[in-house]
Formats: sequence, structure tokens, C-alpha cells
Amino acid sequence: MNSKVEAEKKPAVKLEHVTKKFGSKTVIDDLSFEIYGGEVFGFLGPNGAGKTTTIRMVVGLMRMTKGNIFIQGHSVKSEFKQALRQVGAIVENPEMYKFLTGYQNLIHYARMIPGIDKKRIDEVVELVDLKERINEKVKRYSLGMRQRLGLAQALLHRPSVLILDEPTNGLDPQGIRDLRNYLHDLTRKEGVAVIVSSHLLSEMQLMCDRIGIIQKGKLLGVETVNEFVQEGGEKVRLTVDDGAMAARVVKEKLAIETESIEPQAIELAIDHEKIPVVIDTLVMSQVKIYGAVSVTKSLEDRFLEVTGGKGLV
Ligand SMILES: Nc1ncnc2c1ncn2[C@@H]1O[C@H](COP(=O)(O)OP(=O)(O)OP(=O)(O)O)[C@@H](O)[C@H]1O
Repeated sequence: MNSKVEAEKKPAVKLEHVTKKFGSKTVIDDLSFEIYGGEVFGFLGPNGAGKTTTIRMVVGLMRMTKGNIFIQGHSVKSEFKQALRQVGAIVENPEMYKFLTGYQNLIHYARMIPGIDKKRIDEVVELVDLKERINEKVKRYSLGMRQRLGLAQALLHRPSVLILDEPTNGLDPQGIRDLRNYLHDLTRKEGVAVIVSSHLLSEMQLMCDRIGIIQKGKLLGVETVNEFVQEGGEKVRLTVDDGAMAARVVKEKLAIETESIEPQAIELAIDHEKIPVVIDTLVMSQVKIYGAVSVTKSLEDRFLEVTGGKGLV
């Protein structure tokens, strides 16, 4: 065995047959997967699938019924301190003192962690791009800035694993883009393993290297975002004068279900050779067609396919 290769491949987080029961109800069912340093891993699933429960078990806020979780090789069960030392997390809203400045909040928090000096505080402030506003009171911060301060706080002790539950909640598009860039930097520059859970599938598609999908506590699969999307194949998007009417025509005349209907467009998952047939049929039924393009399925399309079209928020 080549120990160097083995060492390089060592997972940052490893779930082994993790099961959680509440009474007789199994909410997490035999979950096993691994997450590596340098990647952003997205944890996706419909409402109630078990994302938060899983994350709470990874960060030691909840006991598992069966199985084990290892963080940098340390068992959460038997080496709790060593395991959790590696983790930075924002699971619930981070506690901030609103009447203190961002900087004072970080100083306060740093006092509780041995070995954190002023240099490290400056580093994390720089990393989350809060330098210019760090001496303002937190009560004057926007949601995005508070969230960045939370991120700075979670990174203070140089964790090798960062866990964020629904991190884009409440952020505007600029805030989401900024977060995406910070996370990208963290994984690429510092080799941190980042785990995010979210319902915002389009966002996950841009943010994550790999995704794991769970439904009813079971893992449906772990794949790279590209693999996952490509497996779904392509679909055709027709720009029309009346989307609802076009969808009705293809259903009644060709028995084809429309994947998505917009006021002036429809999208169909059909074989290549069916495209002219659909277009002919629509034209004969007086539907005006202004354009036809092949589009790759989005992560959202694939997510709805594999989870049976339920649970999108
Ligand atoms: N303390 C508890 N006692 C009993 N059942 C619970 C408890 N906590 C969670 N559950 C159940 O476990 C299941 C998974 O919940 P969880 O919050 O982990 O899902 P989720 O994927 O995070 O959902 P959401 O996207 O809605 O946040 C749900 O059916 C929930 O009702």
C-alpha cells in the first residue's frame, strides 16, 4: 500500500452507517459518505429529509443512534474534543453582541479559544472582507455583514472543516456571490473542507464541487455537480406565444408531458428526433414558435427527477 497516496486521500469527514431514530421513527437511515479537504460539498434534500439532523450529529450537537462519524480521523463518539477541534460551524444564527463592534465580538470570542492572537483576527477579517467596517457596531451591520462576521468567528481557530447550514438564507444576490467566492478561496487556498446545506439548487450548482442528495433520511447518491447534471441529458426549450397552450397541444396530440411551462416558453425532455415532430405539431395547431434551443438540465431539474419532484422550496 502506498501510504503517501492513502494519506492524501484521507477524508476530512467520514460518515459510517450513521442512523438516527427518534423513538421508533428512523429519520437518518444508514448514511455513509466522505468529504475531502479542498472541496465544497453540498448537502441537498427536500424539507424534512434529515439535513439538519445529520449536520447536528456531525458537529456533536446530537447523538447518533448507530454508526460513527470521523473528523480528520477522530471519532466524534470516542474522541469528541479532538474531532470537534477541527470544525468551524454556523448551524443556528451565530450569537453576536449587537452593541459591540464586529472587532470587539471577535476579540471576545477569541478569548475563549487558546492560541488565537490579534494577527489571526486580522487574517479572518481580511478573509471575509470586513476590514473597512469591522470597527462599527454590529447593530448597524446588514444581514450579509453579520453573516460574514459569523463566518470570521467560525474560522478563528483555523478549522479544517467548515459547516454551514443554509448559509445563503436571507442573502441578496450580491451577498450570495460574495459568500460563494469566500468559500471557493477557503477550499482552494487553505484546503478547508466545506459542507453547505441548502434548498437553493441553482446556487448549489454554482457553489459546490460535489453534492450528496438525501431523501427521507436515505442517501440517493453522491456525485460531482457536473456528473449529476450531465447524466440528466439535454432538453429542448421552445419560445412560443402561449406556453400553456403549447403544453396542452404536446400532451393531447403527442402524449408528451412538458417539464416546465412559462407564459412564453416550454421545456421538454425528448429525444433529438422528436424535436421536428413537436415543432410540426405545434405549428399545425396554430402555436407560434419563435425559437428552439437545446439546454442542459439544471441541477434543479435533476434534483426534482431523482427526488420524485417533491420538496422544492
Ligand atoms: N427532536 C426531534 N424529535 C422528533 N423528530 C425530529 C426531531 N428533529 C427532527 N425530527 C424529524 O426528523 C426529520 C428530519 O428533520 P431535519 O430537520 O433534519 O430535516 P431537514 O432536511 O433539515 O429539513 P428542512 O429542509 O425542512 O430544514 C423530520 O421528519 C423531522 O420532523
